[in-house]
Amino acid sequence: MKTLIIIPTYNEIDNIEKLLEQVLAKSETIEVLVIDDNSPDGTALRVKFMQSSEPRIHLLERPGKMGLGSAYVTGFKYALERDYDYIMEMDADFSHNPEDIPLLLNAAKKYDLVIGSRYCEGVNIIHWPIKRLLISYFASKYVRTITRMPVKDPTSGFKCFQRKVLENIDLDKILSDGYAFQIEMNFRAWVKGFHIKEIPIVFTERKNGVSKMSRKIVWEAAWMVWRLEVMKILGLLK
Ligand SMILES: Nc1nc2c(ncn2[C@@H]2O[C@H](COP(=O)(O)OP(=O)(O)O[C@H]3O[C@H](CO)[C@@H](O)[C@H](O)[C@@H]3O)[C@@H](O)[C@H]2O)c(=O)[nH]1
Repeated sequence: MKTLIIIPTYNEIDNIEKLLEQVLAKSETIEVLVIDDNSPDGTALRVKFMQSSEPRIHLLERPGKMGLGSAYVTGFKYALERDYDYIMEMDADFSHNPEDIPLLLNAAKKYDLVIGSRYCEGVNIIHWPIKRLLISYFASKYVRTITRMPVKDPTSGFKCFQRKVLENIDLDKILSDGYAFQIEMNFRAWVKGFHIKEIPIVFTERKNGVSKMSRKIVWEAAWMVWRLEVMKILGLLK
């Protein structure tokens, strides 16, 4: 069963090489697609260097920082044009532990969408500032309260889709670009009746590089939830 792990990057030169090595070591059936937005630190060059000795590394370069959501949409389309059975999302900065990849893949044999969840067994986050933790935790509660979607960590960026989920979502209609993108993908999958499973992971704050979180990203998520809920009521997400 072929798996594509999509890894969006913006200034991840201190992480990408080690991460790709560890991810690819998990299984021969795993390939990775790095989507780099012209990182000024030369992340793409480092990936190209690795590509010369590792055919399982793929790279798409975009001209500038165009956002996390559109990077994933580009990656999903790439996967659907090829023969991947499972498509995963993963950060480049070791917030997501490569050791957890087999756990997600294993669960994806039974469930349509598997989410590596920070909140399904208590709170499993290491080294986040308390402010960031509170925003993330209460944002998750907010999403759940408004949408009634049974997901405790709707903004998690570590997940695995069975191919059929992505085939059934109109990727050209995705509205969001920041962390709201994660909520939107889960919501669209859930509204279409796909089975979602959360499995516990530990999220560790990055040691190298910086988060790209901004106020704009938080606000986008706050209003997107209402927009999606209204679209669901109007039957626009079926
Ligand atoms: N290509 C591209 N990549 C990007 C962009 N913005 C961020 N990335 C990449 O996307 C990944 C996650 O970005 P971070 O900025 O490190 O995310 P974070 O603040 O740690 O946020 C984490 O928690 C969020 C919700 O609480 C998650 O939604 C998110 O995926 C991530 O796990 C990293 O690999 C980063 O390089 C962009 O505009 N373009």
